[in-house]
Parts: sequence; structure tokens; C-alpha cells
Amino acid sequence: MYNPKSKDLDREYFPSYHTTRFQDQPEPNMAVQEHFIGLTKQHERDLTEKQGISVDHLRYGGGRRLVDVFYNESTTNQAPLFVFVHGGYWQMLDKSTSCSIVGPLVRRGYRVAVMDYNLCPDVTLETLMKEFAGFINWIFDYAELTNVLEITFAGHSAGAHLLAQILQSQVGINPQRSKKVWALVLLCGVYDLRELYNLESVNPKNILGLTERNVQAVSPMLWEYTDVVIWNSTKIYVVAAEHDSTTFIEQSRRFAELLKKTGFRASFKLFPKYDHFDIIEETAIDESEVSRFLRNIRIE
Ligand SMILES: N[C@@H](CC(=O)c1ccccc1NC=O)C(=O)O
Repeated sequence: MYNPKSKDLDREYFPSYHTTRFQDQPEPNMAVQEHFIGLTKQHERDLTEKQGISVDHLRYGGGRRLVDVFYNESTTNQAPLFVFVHGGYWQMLDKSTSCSIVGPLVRRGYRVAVMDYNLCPDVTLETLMKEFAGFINWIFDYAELTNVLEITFAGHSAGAHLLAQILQSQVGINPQRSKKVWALVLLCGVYDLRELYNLESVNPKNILGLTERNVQAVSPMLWEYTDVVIWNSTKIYVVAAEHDSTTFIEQSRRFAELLKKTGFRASFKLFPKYDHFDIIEETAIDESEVSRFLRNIRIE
């Protein structure tokens, strides 16, 4: 139990119920989600239409396994690479809602990759995670081909969960590769799926394909990490938003503790004022708290 006081687990695992915005709307939770989708799609259009940013469309596999890489005329060959993985409970959203983070980072010299992945129920969560491991290896191949020396990965919500896999030895990252990873930023994620997979609201008709037997295999909080030393130059930030549920905040806090105890350079950070959605929306604003945090990682 991550929030022993709660009697409503559906609510604990529905981030939109915890926003303090849109309180004048009949259903603030619907409003916050609609706003998020509308605004993030606008951010995507602005990149090419208003900000002079270019994009390469690439593919790392079949179906929806697509990657967009953004840069502008000042981007150097040796630019650091920033990779963003979207959330949406493994069943919604795509790269058109993943581009808020791009503008401020491209303007500060990064090349930024956002990606799509096959969603549940087209694939089970176990299959999605295998495909995501394929993406991680693909992006390191891409980095090698393009002479990238430094990579930062960030994931939001379900995307943070997917990204945690990079630390698992089965994914097969070697020390040459892990040394390139400057930071791993896990924003508002879930790392233990045992409470969540039984909830019809989050996992309707079990579209994630989870059972009591395989839920441990998809829960980073329950894994054993054996390849810790290869990550000794990577900073890991496990971040939660103040207006996330107690369960979400506690999952992040405890995941950070677990990583620290295991020997990773991990820290927990609670971002005041933000909720699950504006923490991503505001990555589009050059001087927002979250943007400043993301770019300071490099100089910390
Ligand atoms: N239906 C969920 C939506 C949701 O969880 C979500 C939406 C956008 C981005 C991330 C999300 N959550 C985790 O991946 C809710 O209403 O909170």
C-alpha cells in the first residue's frame, strides 16, 4: 500500500483527479486531460511552423515504432542527445503530444528525440517492454552512428516506467554505452504495478495483459539490479509533482530510495505547484521551473 489512508485506489491511480486547476469546470479531471492534449499538440505544431526547428522521421521497428529527431541550424554534429518517452498508461498518447520539451532544449544545443511505441491492447505490456528494450538499443546504435557522446533520457508517467528498464541487466547495456548517459529523469512515474493492474479504470478488460504471475516482471520496484557499477557516471532523478496522488508521490520516493540503496546515484525530487500534466506542459516554456531543472542537470 502506498497510501494506507485511501479507500479509493482508482482515484489514487488516476492522475487527473489530483489537479487543482480547472475547478470551475463541471469535470476538472476531464478538462485537465483535454487541455493537456490540446496544448501539447499545439507545441508540436509550433516547433516547425514558428520556431524554425527541423525534424527527421526515423523508425526503430514495425507498427508505431517511430522516432522523430529535432534540431535547428545551430545544432552541432556533437550535440548532446535528449530522449523523451511519453506517458498515458501504455494505452494512449503518441509523439504528437510529446514535443513540449523540444523547443527549449534545441535552443540550448541539444538534439531531441521523441518516440512512439505500440500501445496496449495491440500489444501486451510485456511485449511493449520487450519492444522498448529494442528501442533503447536502437537509440544507442543511432548515437554511435551519429557520433553522439552524451545522452539524457527522460520519461513521463508510464514513460518513466518504461525507461526504468534501461537499468535492468537483461536489456544488455554495456559500460561504453552507460557511460554516455549523463542523466536519467523519471517524471511522475509508477514503478510497482501490483495495485494498479486490478483496477478496471486503469486496466479495462485487462488490456495490459497482466496476471498475478507476471506483474512482478513488469514492476521496476520489484526487480533485482545487478549491473550497478556501469551506471556510476549517470545521475538518476526520480521526480514527482506536488499535485500528484499520495500513491504516485510515495512510489517515486520509494523507488528513489531503492535505487540509492542498491548503489545508484539516485535522488528524489518533489516539484512544488505542478500537477501530473503541467509539469510536462511547462517544459515548453524556456524559463519555467521544470525547464530550468532539465537544463541545469548538465552543469550540476
Ligand atoms: N486516464 C488518466 C490519464 C493518465 O493517466 C495520463 C494521461 C496523460 C499522460 C500520462 C498519464 N498517466 C500515466 O501514464 C487520468 O485521467 O488520469
